[in-house]
Amino acid sequence: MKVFVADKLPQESIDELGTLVENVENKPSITASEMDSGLGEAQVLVVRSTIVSKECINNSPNLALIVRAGAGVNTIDLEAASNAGIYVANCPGKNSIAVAELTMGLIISLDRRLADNVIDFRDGKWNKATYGKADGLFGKTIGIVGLGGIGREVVKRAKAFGMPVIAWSRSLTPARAEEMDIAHAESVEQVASECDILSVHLALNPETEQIISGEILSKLRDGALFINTARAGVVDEDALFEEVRSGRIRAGLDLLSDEPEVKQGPVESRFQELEGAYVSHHIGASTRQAQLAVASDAVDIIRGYINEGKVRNWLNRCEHTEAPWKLVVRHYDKPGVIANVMNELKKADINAQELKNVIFDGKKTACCTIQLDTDPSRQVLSNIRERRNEVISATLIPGEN
Ligand SMILES: NC(=O)c1ccc[n+]([C@@H]2O[C@H](COP(=O)([O-])OP(=O)(O)OC[C@H]3O[C@@H](n4cnc5c(N)ncnc54)[C@H](O)[C@@H]3O)[C@@H](O)[C@H]2O)c1
Ligand SMILES: O=C(O)[C@H](O)COP(=O)(O)O
Repeated sequence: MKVFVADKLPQESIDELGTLVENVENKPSITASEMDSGLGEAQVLVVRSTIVSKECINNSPNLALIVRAGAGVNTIDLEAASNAGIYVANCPGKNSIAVAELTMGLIISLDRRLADNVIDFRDGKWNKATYGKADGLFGKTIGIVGLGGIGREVVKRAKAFGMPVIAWSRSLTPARAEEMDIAHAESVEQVASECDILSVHLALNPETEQIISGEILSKLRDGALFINTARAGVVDEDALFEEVRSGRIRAGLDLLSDEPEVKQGPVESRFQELEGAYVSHHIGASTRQAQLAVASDAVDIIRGYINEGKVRNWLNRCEHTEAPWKLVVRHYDKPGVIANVMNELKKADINAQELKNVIFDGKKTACCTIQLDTDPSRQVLSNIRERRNEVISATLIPGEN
């Protein structure tokens, strides 16, 4: 088996991969366009932020698994992967602390204008007069949008700073908020209206794109801070630019829509002109601790795939099939029984969407649940039930949809 590594991983993890498979191709500096022509023999691809395009997927006939050594998968064409039957998995939670640390770092830096302090010092300027006017963070309300792994780590750190928390997350209930000792908001708008610092921690997908709209930003108080360590696409960047340019709010951003693809090189951005924007170089996950944790999780996912044929954190699995019917067949556990049931369904042109076979103790009998897109006729059911030396029972139940 060949594993292709298309981003920088710690050497320890590359070595560990080498103990699992015969061939590891380590190309940490490869670009997305270089990958478009395909990955040859590789069955497994490990990436960080390098874009995995539809072209790359369609030109890689041997690819079976893509592991995102990190959290966000918006850089991978999930639809193309699903259409090609390629598993996509990620490593959530392994870099949450690192991103939460950067979030707090950006907040403190903005409050004390640390970056400008340093720039002036290096420039031979001493300016306690200007930089000695910070507001302070104690008692300031932080608003958090998205209480996934990172959002929750930010809550812990904000509390340690004496900052009350108000949060919105799609599954946050008032009861859960009370348990977490934070205020529950009904909407993103409510968070923005009631906080001094707004920090967003959502995955980017079609539903969250520009969820921090111009209108949401306009709800922020004068002098508020906006922090984005999630993805550039979750905020209306034009509106953000205008709000920061006007001086009404300031922003700490780890991501920009036009950030360079390469890890080192020139950068040009309209945000460079803004005193109120502190931009870090998409380094949220880039601590050694986080990188080791993420890479070791990625290797573990590959190990599980090789040894057990199972993909942990499989993301592009259809959670709810639209199959309206379930056929539950209890049967004797011998060769050909399921094939014969499937053959009856095939003859009636009925498509099976998912199939699960579980064996009883003693390994003589089993139960097979098949999700169907159409309900089988009485005749089809009777054909299945008639195979008495194979089938114990066949029950049709309506699915959940
Ligand atoms: N700056 C960095 O280097 C860096 C590092 C890690 C993660 N990230 C970004 O941060 C994001 C969050 O990371 P995490 O580890 O907390 O992930 P997570 O999966 O634990 O949390 C994701 C959050 O997004 C919410 N969400 C997802 N889809 C949604 C939808 N359609 N509507 C409403 N809410 C939705 C979830 O409910 C959850 O609160 C990642 O997806 C990634 O884009 C950035
Ligand atoms: O989603 C993530 O995990 C981060 O954006 C990290 O990206 P990176 O692995 O390219 O640093």
